[in-house]
Amino acid sequence: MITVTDLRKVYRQGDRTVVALDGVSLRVDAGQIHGIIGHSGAGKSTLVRCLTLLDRPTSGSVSVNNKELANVSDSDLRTARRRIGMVFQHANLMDSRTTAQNVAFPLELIGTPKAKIAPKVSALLELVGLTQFADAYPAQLSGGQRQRVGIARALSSDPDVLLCDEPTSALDPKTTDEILTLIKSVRDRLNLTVLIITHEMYVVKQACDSVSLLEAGRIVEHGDIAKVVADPAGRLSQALLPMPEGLPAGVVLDLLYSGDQAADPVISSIARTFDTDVNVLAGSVEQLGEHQFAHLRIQLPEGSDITAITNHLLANGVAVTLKEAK
Ligand SMILES: Nc1ncnc2c1ncn2[C@@H]1O[C@H](COP(=O)(O)OP(=O)(O)OP(=O)(O)O)[C@@H](O)[C@H]1O
Repeated sequence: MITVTDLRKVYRQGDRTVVALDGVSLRVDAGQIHGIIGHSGAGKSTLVRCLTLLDRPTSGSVSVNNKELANVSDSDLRTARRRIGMVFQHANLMDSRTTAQNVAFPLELIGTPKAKIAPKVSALLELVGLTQFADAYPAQLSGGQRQRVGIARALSSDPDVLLCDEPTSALDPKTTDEILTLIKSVRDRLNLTVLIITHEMYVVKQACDSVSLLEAGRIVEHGDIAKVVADPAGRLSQALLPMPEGLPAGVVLDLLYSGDQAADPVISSIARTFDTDVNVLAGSVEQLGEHQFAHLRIQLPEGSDITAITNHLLANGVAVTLKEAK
């Protein structure tokens, strides 16, 4: 479990101050994958640096399994850092070391006896599916394989938390899926708490149980995927289940529904109950985590009884937004 409480980081540049983190709080339980999504300049890198203790927060606290990290003394920093394993955008491997030697490096640094390093490294390479590449050098590996080495190396110190900073931003779509699948599988096998910092909504869709939207150093929306998606006015919901820009004339409604209702014939129910035509303009059905969501944009004839139709849909668990052309 990782708990971040009221984290602030203020940089001073001459007489100018930059508030990079403005009271960030979050809690991620063991076994959960939490996405932190934000645009450039939102404070993602600063958050990573404060969580990994590369930078001291101005105030606030970070704890892993109820052990405070942010205020440890300099002499205890190295031990404290081991509780959070770090995966980078570019795996940052040492070119002169083989796969096995890269994974062994953090263990060597902390003085692990040689006899213990070899079995540990081979178990980690098996975990990430790289056993047959143990003796390969980074230049002989694909981007995805290098990222697998990076994940194995991050796990070598038996961390409680895996902090992944843009882990797939440099990868193609297929390799992105493979790395996200790997992160989910190591989470399952090791019951890790995982934080993924990303600017890609796709990563949140594919891998995360919960998400926070970081903007100008603040978390402006957060929650389980099912909760944030269910709020059609929310920015995360709109980004996770986007609708096309621009609206045609007429009565246009966006419908959002989840779970069991996703299989229900919502459209035919409107057509039957109100004896009306329903034109489907756009829509998607997505599996997000354990839940299925449908987002539909429909057009109804001019003069339709919007209030009655909306009430009918709401009574059936469908969130309705009346869209008006701007
Ligand atoms: N060392 C620093 N000194 C002064 N200001 C800084 C420093 N590091 C970051 N900032 C400022 O803090 C804010 C957040 O920056 P940060 O790099 O954390 O954002 P980010 O979300 O990681 O962006 P990107 O995705 O582009 O890396 C920005 O306004 C940035 O200019």
